Amino acid sequence: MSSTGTDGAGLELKELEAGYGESMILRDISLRVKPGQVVCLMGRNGVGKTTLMKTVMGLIKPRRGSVHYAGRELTASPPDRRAKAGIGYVPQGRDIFPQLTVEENLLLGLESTDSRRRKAGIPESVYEQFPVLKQMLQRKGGDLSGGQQQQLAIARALVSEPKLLLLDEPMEGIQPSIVMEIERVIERIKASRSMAVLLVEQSLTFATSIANYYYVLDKGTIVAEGSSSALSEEQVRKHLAV
Ligand SMILES: Nc1ncnc2c1ncn2[C@@H]1O[C@H](COP(=O)(O)OP(=O)(O)OP(=O)(O)O)[C@@H](O)[C@H]1O
Repeated sequence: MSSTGTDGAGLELKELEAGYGESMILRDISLRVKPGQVVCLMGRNGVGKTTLMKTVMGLIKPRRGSVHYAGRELTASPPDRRAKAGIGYVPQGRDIFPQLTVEENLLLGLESTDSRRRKAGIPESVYEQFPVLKQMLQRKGGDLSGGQQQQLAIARALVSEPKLLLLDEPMEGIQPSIVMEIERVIERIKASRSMAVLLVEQSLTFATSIANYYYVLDKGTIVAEGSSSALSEEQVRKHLAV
């Protein structure tokens, strides 16, 4: 199997199958995210994008196939081990704690890290990315606007300084000015070359302007992939239009 072996860098999924109970959702998924790359996962509603993100994070156990990250096999590893290996996850739907303050929400991002990082506290770089949060540290998460909650959810994942960030539809349901702010954050992450990003995003503009590479999912399998600059309107019509 040396021809399908991992080269030790980035994320590599091989022939992954996963689902819920009896229902198989993902079939034969092979995908890579190289260090420093922004990779966009596209597809219509319900095709399995969130299921794929959860499988990468270890929230769903695959029935077949493998997950490697940074040269280590993580297929059977629980989510906390994956977090320690450098994978950060921002689930769909701004999953913050509304009753906790912004600062308490951010501190939760340190829970899955080692003691050295916990002692160091919230890195200043997080506030540089999201200055609005610094002004709101004592506010309850639930009192923030939708866009601010999304920024908090991303900031919480960045607190542990992951090397791979999984973002599930971060632009969904937020106003255009905040969409631009989140796009700028992803652009800065890309420019820093210190972190890779795998994100679920439907916007063709985003996929072609920021992402390096795209995958299109349909009914649980990858039906198209390529360099983002080559993503055409025709492919979008074929695979993504409702
Ligand atoms: N917890 C669950 N138990 C059983 N089936 C589920 C569960 N979560 C999702 N599914 C099913 O798995 C399939 C894929 O769902 P998934 O959320 O991964 O799709 P998606 O591409 O992320 O869609 P969306 O863009 O709407 O979030 C759907 O048919 C969905 O009904």
